[in-house]
Amino acid sequence: MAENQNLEPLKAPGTVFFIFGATGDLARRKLFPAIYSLYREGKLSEDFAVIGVARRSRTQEEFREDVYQSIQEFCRYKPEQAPEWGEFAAHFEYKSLDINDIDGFRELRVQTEQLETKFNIPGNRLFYLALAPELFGSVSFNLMKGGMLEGAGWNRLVIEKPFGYDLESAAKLNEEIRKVFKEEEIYRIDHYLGKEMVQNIEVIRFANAFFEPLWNNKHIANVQITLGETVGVEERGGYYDHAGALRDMGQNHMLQLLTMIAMEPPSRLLAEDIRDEKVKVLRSLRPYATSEEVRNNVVRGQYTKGSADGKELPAYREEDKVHPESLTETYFAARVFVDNFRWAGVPFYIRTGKRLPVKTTEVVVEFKRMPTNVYLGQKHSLEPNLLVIRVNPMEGIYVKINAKKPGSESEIAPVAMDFCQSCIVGINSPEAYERLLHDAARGDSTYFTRWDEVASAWAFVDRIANTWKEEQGDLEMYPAGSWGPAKADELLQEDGFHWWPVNGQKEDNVVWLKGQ
Ligand SMILES: NC(=O)C1=CN([C@@H]2O[C@H](COP(=O)(O)OP(=O)(O)OC[C@H]3O[C@@H](n4cnc5c(N)ncnc54)[C@H](OP(=O)(O)O)[C@@H]3O)[C@@H](O)[C@H]2O)C=CC1
Ligand SMILES: O=C1O[C@H](COP(=O)(O)O)[C@@H](O)[C@H](O)[C@H]1O
Repeated sequence: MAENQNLEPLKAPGTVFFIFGATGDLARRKLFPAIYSLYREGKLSEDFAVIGVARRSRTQEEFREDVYQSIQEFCRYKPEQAPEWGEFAAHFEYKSLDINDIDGFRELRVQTEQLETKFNIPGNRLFYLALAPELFGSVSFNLMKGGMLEGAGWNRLVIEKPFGYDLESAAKLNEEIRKVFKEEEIYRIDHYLGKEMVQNIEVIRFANAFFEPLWNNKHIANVQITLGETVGVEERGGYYDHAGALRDMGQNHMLQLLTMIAMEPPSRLLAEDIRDEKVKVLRSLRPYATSEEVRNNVVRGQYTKGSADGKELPAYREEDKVHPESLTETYFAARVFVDNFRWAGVPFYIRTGKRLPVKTTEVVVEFKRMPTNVYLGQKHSLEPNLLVIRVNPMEGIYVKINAKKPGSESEIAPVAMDFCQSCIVGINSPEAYERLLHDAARGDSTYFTRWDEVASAWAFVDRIANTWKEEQGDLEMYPAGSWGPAKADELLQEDGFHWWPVNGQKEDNVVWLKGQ
């Protein structure tokens, strides 16, 4: 049922969606709601089915009730009072199965074929592994052994992060999966690539005549990428204490954002052309050659006790399932260089942390200053122009320019021209998982990471992680609710820059012009 009859959504073809890990957190918070939103927006074929798979026992009714509750709680469309709920829920079935149990997969095959007949589905099967990565290899193998890949249509494997712990483990994992699935059948999720504004970076860059000519080291002084989180590790202390911020956010989301900013314009907007350009950026990252270079360019931190909004916050080491003497970083910042003609000499400063003062993902492109200041004697020196891309939770862009202060004789003030996409009434951006599930079902792998991207990102990150493993003395402590270690500010100060305020920290001297 299309929510807006004027839109003609690109429908996914008839597909059976298998959610392995159907009783887990990701399925509940993201995947079932994404499927329902796609249904409500008319982006699913009427000929679809969803089979939830996990070990726990569930009757079909109990499973459908779980799905209902998850959608009610987490979806942007609510099923209560929706007349089509019963019709939608009838497409859901559950199969209790341990992924090591090959007989279970044979039973799953029978159940699948029955559903394909019942809903007239042409044999397309999408296997979403919302499971611990250690299980990916076994699931792939048992899908093949159990005859699950012998349907009449296509097979696609969608896998979650983390994709490995380092390059070596990622390569091993990839090898196991590739024994069963071809690269073009594998859709590696990086949910940041499903975010509306991350995809918009491409459009802002390649559809605007006044950005692209300036998008290089002649005009850009530096780029700052911030992925700030207010949350701690929540219930994921066990996983996080093993991973840390560099692996959890750096290897994937941060480097992916950097590639979107730095890549060359592809000649065609096809998945492989875009991914080719992105991987070139990853291969151009200047590797830190020595541990001294790591120390000079990368800062790591861990949060201690602190407070935010008047609430006391515990130290990382006091969090559930975290080692009481843990040396895992909950924050890192780095100065990164992309060694190619376009970006030679331009520092990219990236930072991410848990328990920072605001939840925000933001990219600031700072342009070089004017060659000379003819307005000497002004109260404020001329500020550099900024292009700020707000990814999340605010969506939009703003451009900071210098203009005559309205009403003044000749005073110059920075003016922010603000296009706040998320402020527009009626815009209800799809969740990243909606977009990505829809793309996977339509066979569009543009916003999924290809193996060579994953491998190049690990190669870069491994050098940092290996140095950190050998030398543990540089872990900086920062109070929960603060902006992280002061050393991260020094990274920029050394180059004559500073972090620009991000969402939630407004600059006093800036005049804001709001637009839509
Ligand atoms: N939660 C999130 O927001 C995010 C999660 N991820 C990744 O997604 C994956 C899943 O995460 P999450 O949902 O949080 O994890 P959970 O621990 O909540 O869920 C794991 C799921 O796997 C099932 N499972 C475990 N072992 C088996 C088995 N042997 N056979 C069949 N099913 C099994 C569990 O069901 P049962 O116990 O019933 O068998 C459960 O449904 C992980 O790789 C995680 O890193 C990535 C990004 C965000
Ligand atoms: O992948 C992850 O991302 C989330 C942050 O995602 P966002 O969409 O809310 O910005 C992070 O909390 C988590 O640790 C990490 O695994």
